[in-house]
Amino acid sequence: MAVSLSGIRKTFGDRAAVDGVTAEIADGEFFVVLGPSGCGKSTLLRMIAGLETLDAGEIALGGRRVAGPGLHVPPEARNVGVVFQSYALWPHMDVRDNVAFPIENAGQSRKAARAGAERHLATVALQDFATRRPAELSGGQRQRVALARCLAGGARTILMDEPLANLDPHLRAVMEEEIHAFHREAGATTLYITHDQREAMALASRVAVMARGRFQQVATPQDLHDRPASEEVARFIGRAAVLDAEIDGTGGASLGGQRVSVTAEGTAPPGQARVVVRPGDVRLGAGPFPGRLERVFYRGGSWEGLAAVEGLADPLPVASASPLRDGETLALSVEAAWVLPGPASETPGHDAGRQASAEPVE
Ligand SMILES: Nc1ncnc2c1ncn2[C@@H]1O[C@H](COP(=O)(O)OP(=O)(O)OP(=O)(O)O)[C@@H](O)[C@H]1O
Repeated sequence: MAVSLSGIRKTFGDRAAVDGVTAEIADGEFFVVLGPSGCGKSTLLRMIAGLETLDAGEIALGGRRVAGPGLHVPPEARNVGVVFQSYALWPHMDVRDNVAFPIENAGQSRKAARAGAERHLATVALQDFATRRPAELSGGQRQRVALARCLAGGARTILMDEPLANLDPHLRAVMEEEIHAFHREAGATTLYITHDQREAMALASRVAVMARGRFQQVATPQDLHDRPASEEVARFIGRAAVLDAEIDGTGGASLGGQRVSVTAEGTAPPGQARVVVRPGDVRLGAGPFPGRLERVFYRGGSWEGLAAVEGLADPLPVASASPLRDGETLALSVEAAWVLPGPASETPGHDAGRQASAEPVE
């Protein structure tokens, strides 16, 4: 395992910022920690980097214990590269020397270091910018220099703390592609922290949804969306209605008096449950539910909205390739739903889920 986290905890005053996180991150994975502001993401990353001590638990990197009871390997001896929001490049050095620095520092000749730097600059497609100063680069280019410097430092594990947070939306999208390509090329295990769900879904091989210092679910982007483990995760990832239903034990459920086919982890036992309905589960134009559209907006190529249905506690999320209009009433049917694990009474209330759902995306 590239990164092993075992029950790690960090408390500031009487508040646990990280409250018992356990995870195994495989070699070469792109692992994203996604969560709202203040949930403990940066503290977690700082502990892995060695910039923060642990109150409990253990961390191993590449099979070597680096933090635990009585043990704290300093950051420079952990073989991890860290990319923060700010790029931390040396302003007086040109791009090539910024990247060559860690190689020279590791004992190689200046010539060898410069040759190595050229190679790493090619990985991030900046070979033509080698003699520029950081001040002469765009934000995205500086970010790429920071990535190249991480590679030059020989890091097998790269930690990124919201590296795109300071960039405008267009550049963010471009850099997302760059980081994706960089990961494919360099193959370094990457632990990436963000509060942006779209970014997480676009980049991750697996996502850990973090809230209140804990991992709530760790899964592929598709499983997080299609098979959320809790109401909180269902509302945090994508758009969803979370509704009461009566499971019939034969692959179906009664939802608002209508039969809907459902999927579940294993077989859902008959009885009351909470089910998740996504836009892809709702058919427009025919069906037993009259839905009054509200909050309709155009999202490049398709329309999205919410449809309030009498008798259903949550409006149904809808999407359509043809125009939708605020206030119109459409006939709807719910074609499928996902059954949340656990008895209905153990799932958090609507409000808990809504608070976490700061920026829903599809
Ligand atoms: N050095 C510190 N001293 C006291 N409290 C701290 C310290 N560092 C972090 N905290 C607290 O720990 C909690 C988690 O902070 P952390 O920075 O890890 O969150 P985050 O998820 O990275 O947030 P953001 O996305 O806003 O950066 C917060 O309540 C924060 O105020």
